[in-house]
Amino acid sequence: QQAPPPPPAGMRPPPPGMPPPPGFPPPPRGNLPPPPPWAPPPHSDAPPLPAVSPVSPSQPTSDAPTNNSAATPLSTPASPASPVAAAPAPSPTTATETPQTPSNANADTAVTGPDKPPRATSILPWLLLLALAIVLLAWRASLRRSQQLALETERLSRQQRFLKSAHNQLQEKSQQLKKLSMHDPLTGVLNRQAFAAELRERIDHLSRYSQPLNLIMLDLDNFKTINDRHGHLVGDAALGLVTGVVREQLVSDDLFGRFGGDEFMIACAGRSLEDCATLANAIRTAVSAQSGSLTPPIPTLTLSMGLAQANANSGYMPDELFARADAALYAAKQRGRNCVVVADDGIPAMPVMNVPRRHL
Ligand SMILES: Nc1nc2c(ncn2[C@@H]2O[C@H](COP(=O)(O)OP(=O)(O)OP(=O)(O)O)[C@@H](O)[C@H]2O)c(=O)[nH]1
Repeated sequence: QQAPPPPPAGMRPPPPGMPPPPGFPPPPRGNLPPPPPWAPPPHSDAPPLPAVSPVSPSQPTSDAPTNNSAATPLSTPASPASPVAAAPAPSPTTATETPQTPSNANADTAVTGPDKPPRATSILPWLLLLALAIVLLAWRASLRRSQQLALETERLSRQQRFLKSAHNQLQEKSQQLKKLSMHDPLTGVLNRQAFAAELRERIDHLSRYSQPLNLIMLDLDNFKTINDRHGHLVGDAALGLVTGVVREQLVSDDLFGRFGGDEFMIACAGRSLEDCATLANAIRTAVSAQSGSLTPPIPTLTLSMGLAQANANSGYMPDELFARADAALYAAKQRGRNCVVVADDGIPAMPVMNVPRRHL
């Protein structure tokens, strides 16, 4: 920085706020900030006034030249009214350094000077930075929370899919178990309990409309002999053949079940007794005709059947219907097997008396 010109000989720097005397060199503006817009324009005939020193007015300034030679020339101006005026004038060396200090002194006084506006413009950027940092932190926290929520949603979605799949599998297993519990494992037809439950429901429903329901009891003839002669596997095959033939003859609304051993039951709703007797005979004939298809062929494979009907006259009691059909079956056996007997008022009395009654 270029050294300011020395004051003329015999002249001292002006006190603060006082214009320098004519001929006094203006203080350099080297590092001084440009004057604020509100600052009055400098007089053309006087140098700009230096800023007020941060040194308190009450602070003695007599020793200022030795302690702070940089601020001395501006903060401790010699004044005739001040005791400082008695102080010796600064040496030429001090005077030479004096012009270098106003820049720092002015910078300090710009901050705390009572007659200067506050440095709002220098605080504003920091406030903006602080606000920006707060916004960034909030945004980052929000982003992190969003990511956590997305992960949680994905985890719950996976669990939901897993539970839905498990639920479907359980439902499937439940259906399989229900089917197993209702059907005969060998032939696949309804077992006795399922058939009886369904028969009771149908009888109850048909009784409201006075509609008939026919029940056929069928039994393989001399099945024990077939088993003994050909083995139980062949006997099983014979049971399968009978089951297939019956299924072919039935309509979808008919019920078919295995009572146990070599005994089966068929329930037909909405048909006359005669139609059902025709159906039973068709089944019997078909089994005889197909018995040669077994391995080995079993030409002795025949069926005996008993048929009974529940209607408005006979009443709609499942056990009584079953007993009459069973008695008719017994009568068919008594008549030489391989035949169908229809229960009527005369038939049930005798077989039921001789055969222990079985119930659905
Ligand atoms: N192969 C096989 N045999 C069975 C099964 N269930 C029962 N049986 C046999 O079926 C036979 C049934 O014989 P019964 O009904 O008592 O008499 P039947 O020999 O058929 O003589 P009738 O009925 O008087 O014509 C028995 O020998 C049982 O062991 C089965 O699931 N498979």
